Amino acid sequence: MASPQGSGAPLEFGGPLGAAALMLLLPATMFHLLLVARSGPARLLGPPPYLPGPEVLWSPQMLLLWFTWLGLQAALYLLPARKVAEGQELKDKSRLRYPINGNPIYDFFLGRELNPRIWSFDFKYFCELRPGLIGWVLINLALLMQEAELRGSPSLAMWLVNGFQLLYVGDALWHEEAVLTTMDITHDGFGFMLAFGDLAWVPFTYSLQAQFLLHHPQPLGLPMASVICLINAVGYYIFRGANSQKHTFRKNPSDPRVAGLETIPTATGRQLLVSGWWGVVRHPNYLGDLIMALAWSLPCGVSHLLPYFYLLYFTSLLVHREARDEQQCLRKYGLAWHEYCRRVPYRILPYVY
Ligand SMILES: NC(=O)C1=CN([C@@H]2O[C@H](COP(=O)(O)OP(=O)(O)OC[C@H]3O[C@@H](n4cnc5c(N)ncnc54)[C@H](OP(=O)(O)O)[C@@H]3O)[C@@H](O)[C@H]2O)C=CC1
Ligand SMILES: CC(C)CCC[C@@H](C)[C@H]1CC=C2C3=C(CC[C@@]21C)[C@@]1(C)CC[C@H](O)C[C@@H]1CC3
Repeated sequence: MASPQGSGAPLEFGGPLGAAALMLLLPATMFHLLLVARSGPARLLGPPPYLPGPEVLWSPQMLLLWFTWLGLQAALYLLPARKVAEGQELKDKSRLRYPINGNPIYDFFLGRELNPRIWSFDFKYFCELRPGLIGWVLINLALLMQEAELRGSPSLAMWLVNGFQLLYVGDALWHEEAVLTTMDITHDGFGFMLAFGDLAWVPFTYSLQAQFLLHHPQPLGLPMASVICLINAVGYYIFRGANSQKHTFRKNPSDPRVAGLETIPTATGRQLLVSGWWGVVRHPNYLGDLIMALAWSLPCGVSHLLPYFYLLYFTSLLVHREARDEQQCLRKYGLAWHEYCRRVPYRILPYVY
């Protein structure tokens, strides 16, 4: 196990100050969103309607349920009947480094250990996909059933939100191996950001649209629903096409599906795709993901900003993530990366950004 960053690496997320602010802001934001989603006015920017007392926040049954959920997921994760995939070569291939006197707040936020494991149980990989993502889908389903109980049947808007997000989570689980090449696994430590992000932020704020719809039913006609389905399909097509193209290329550059694509050689021996999806913008998968995020909010209508929170948060997350990835690629590929940026000047949205 190694520290995710060497002691001389530049600090990210605004260093310890930024990390401390995020650790206060993120849980507060999550509670705020949950409280306003069930209030009448549902104002994203207004104050929460009430502050629940500790008796509402603390329940031994809930804690038990939470640990049972984690335990169940851990048991399934440990089942022997699973595919064993080889991960990317990590930064720690050479020597283990343990910076003493690190920055405690920053380290707590980003995590000191890159891949904490007990035997073959990898905490980060386990948390990244299973409890939070599947939990998100289950919360959505529970909200759909509650709506059916409340109003006789689930609304069309609720069906769409459930369907779209189920597709997204199903896709992530189906392409589970692809998570091994994400910066979360190869670069970031397992600290507050990923533990809180995976286990709390994803299930509770990613299900915000369904929570909103339960308390604020929205009329949605078939023509509008069809347009929204089309937007989600376009987003998914770009997201999956771009991710699969890169994955296939990284696994086997002479695979017939990618062999005809134009590439730039790099000093590391690896190549960069410069045509196909990766020749349109430098992060076509983010573009597809953002288009889907829009489609998840549209069924909630345009009367409130709250259901668009995910789109706003996700845009800033991906812009920041893209900048971090850019720095890492520049360090890895040097001049070849400059050449790629020259050939493909836009990052996420063609002709805009
Ligand atoms: N819903 C959510 O909350 C989130 C979703 N996501 C989604 O997860 C997916 C994975 O995203 P993420 O981990 O950020 O990174 P990416 O899958 O975009 O991978 C970035 C890496 O791809 C490689 N690469 C970049 N350009 C090229 C090129 N032209 N040719 C070949 N390889 C290239 C580089 O690594 P190398 O060269 O070493 O292979 C680079 O570091 C995305 O679809 C994203 O939208 C991400 C974050 C949050
Ligand atoms: C709490 C903070 C504001 C940020 C936390 C970020 C995490 C929630 C995300 C960091 C990268 C993620 C990825 C996914 C889910 C969200 C987190 C954990 C996916 C698993 C979503 C499905 C995609 O197909 C793959 C994604 C990889 C990155």
